[in-house]
Amino acid sequence: MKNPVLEIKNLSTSFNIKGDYYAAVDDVSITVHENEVVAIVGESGCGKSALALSVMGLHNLKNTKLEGQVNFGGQNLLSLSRNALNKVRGKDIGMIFQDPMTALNPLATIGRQIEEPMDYHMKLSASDKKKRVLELLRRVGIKNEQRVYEQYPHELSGGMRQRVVIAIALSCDPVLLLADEPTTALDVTIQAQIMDLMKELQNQMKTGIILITHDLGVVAEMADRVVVMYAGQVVEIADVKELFANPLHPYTRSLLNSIPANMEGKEKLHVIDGIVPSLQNLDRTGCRFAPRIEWIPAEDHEERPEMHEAEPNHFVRCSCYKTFYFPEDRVGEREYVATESE
Ligand SMILES: Nc1ncnc2c1ncn2[C@@H]1O[C@H](COP(=O)(O)OP(=O)(O)OP(=O)(O)O)[C@@H](O)[C@H]1O
Repeated sequence: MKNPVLEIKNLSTSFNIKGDYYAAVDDVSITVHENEVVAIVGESGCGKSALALSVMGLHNLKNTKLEGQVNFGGQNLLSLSRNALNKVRGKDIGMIFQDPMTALNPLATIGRQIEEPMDYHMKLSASDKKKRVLELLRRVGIKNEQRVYEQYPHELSGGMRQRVVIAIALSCDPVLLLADEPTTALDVTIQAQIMDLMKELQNQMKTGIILITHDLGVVAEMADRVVVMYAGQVVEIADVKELFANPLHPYTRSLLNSIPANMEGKEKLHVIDGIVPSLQNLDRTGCRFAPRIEWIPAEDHEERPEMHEAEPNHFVRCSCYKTFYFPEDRVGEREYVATESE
C-alpha cells in the first residue's frame, strides 16, 4: 500500500445555529494516499464542502466547532495556529474551487497571482519566479503564456481561468490537491478538457487528490476510490470499479440508478423520493437514510449504524443494505438527484 498523505480521523464539523451546535460533518474518517484520487460524492447539502473547508482550516471558528484529527505531514492541522496553517495551505496542499472567477483577484494580473504563493512559500529570484510561472502556464495547457502572464482574469474565458487556478494550486509543488467541484461552473466541452488536464497532471505529479463532486461521470473517469456521503456521514467507501459494479448502500444504489446511461440493458429506472434533511432536522441516532426508504422494516436498520467491511476494502454503513430492494411502485420517473446535476 502506498503512503498516506492525509488522514482524516473521526472529523466532526458543527455549526452554531441559534445557540445549538449541529454536525454538518459527522465522525468522518478518510485516508488519501500518494498518487491516489479519492472522490467524495453526494447530493447538495450532504457536507462535502464543509468537509473540504475543515481540512483547509477555512471555517469561521466563531460559530464552528471542529473535533477529530486532520493529519498531514506529521501534524494535526486542526491544532495548528493560523500562521502555521498558512505555511501548509497553498504550499503542500493546493486548492481548486468551483468558480474560477471568484477564486481569482480581478485587479491583479495572472502572472502576479501565480507568483503570490511562491513569494510566500519559496525563495526565488524575480527571473526564476517568472520562468516558473511561464512553465506552469504551459503545463496547464496555456500556449500563449507570455501574453496571459500580463492579462487580467476578465480577459480570459472560463476554461482558461480554471487552468490558471490549477496553475496557482500547483505553483509550490503540493503533495495534496483539494478540488471542490472543479468543473461545475464550466460548460460541458470545457469540463471535459479540464478533467483531462487534471488527469494528465495527476499522472505526472503523483499527488494525492481529494475530488469533491456530485457528477458520477467525473468520478468514473478520475477516481481511484470513492467516498459516498449522506447527511454528513460516510455511508460507503470502495474502489471505483467495485463501487460502480457492486454498490451496496441504498443511497449509493439510488444515486447510480438515477443515471439513465447506467440503465442500459436494464429495464427500469428506480427512484427514491425526498431530499437531504436540513441540519436541524437530522436524526441524531439511527440510520439517516431510513426516512427515505420507509418500506424497509425498522429492524433491518441498526440502532447505531456502523461501517461494515462487506467485501474486502468495501465498507458500508448500517445493516439495511443487506435486505434493501427497490419496490415496484418506485419505478418510473426520474426526479431524484437529477436536479443538481442538470
Ligand atoms: N456556515 C454554516 N452555518 C450553518 N450551516 C451550514 C454552514 N455551512 C454549511 N451549512 C449546512 O451544512 C450542511 C452541509 O453543507 P455543505 O455546503 O457542506 O454541503 P455540500 O454537500 O457541499 O453541498 P453543495 O454541493 O451544495 O455545496 C447543509 O445543511 C448546509 O446548509
